[in-house]
Amino acid sequence: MKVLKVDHIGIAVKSIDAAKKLYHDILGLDDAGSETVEEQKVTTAFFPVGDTEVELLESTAPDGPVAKYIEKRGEGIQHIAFRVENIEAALAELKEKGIQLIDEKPRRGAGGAKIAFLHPKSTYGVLVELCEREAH
Ligand SMILES: C[C@@H](C(=O)O)C(=O)SCCNC(=O)CCNC(=O)[C@H](O)C(C)(C)COP(=O)(O)OP(=O)(O)OC[C@H]1O[C@@H](n2cnc3c(N)ncnc32)[C@H](O)[C@@H]1OP(=O)(O)O
Ligand SMILES: [Co+2]
Repeated sequence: MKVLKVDHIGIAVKSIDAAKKLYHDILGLDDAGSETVEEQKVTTAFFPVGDTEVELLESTAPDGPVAKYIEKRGEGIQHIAFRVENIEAALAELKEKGIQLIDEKPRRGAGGAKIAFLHPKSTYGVLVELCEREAH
């Protein structure tokens, strides 16, 4: 498998509107737009930074992964996303090598990407997202 870049860093926040005051107004990052991904129970907001992006994540439901993360650990970095060339091939290889997959098959992420998560127990305590998308 081949990791092409850090696609984005996912930061769990209670309020995207509030967090934008830092990331957009103060740090001056461009706001590349928001989207709700129902399957993940999140609203996302992307801020490009160099060759990668910050993804702010606000939960849409109290039982969603981002709400649970904030409840247990407070706001903070919830995941890191690696862009891969071929997500199906990457998942097959990781599974074969004994890495615990949360998603055996890709799901639909923000911006139409194909995404899948690896369990933090298998990845030194960091929730890892793999994603495949058209280059940008
Ligand atoms: C829209 C999309 C996109 O980019 O396009 C997104 O990003 S969606 C982004 C949001 N979606 C997701 O996160 C989907 C994948 N996430 C999940 O399936 C879940 O959040 C899990 C990662 C499996 C955690 O589930 P749950 O909260 O039930 O945790 P659990 O209590 O079973 O936790 C098992 C162990 O993992 C740890 N743990 C839980 N969440 C963690 C995280 N984000 N980073 C690092 N460690 C984490 C717990 O502390 C615990 O460790 P100890 O046992 O040592 O206490
Ligand atoms: Co993400």
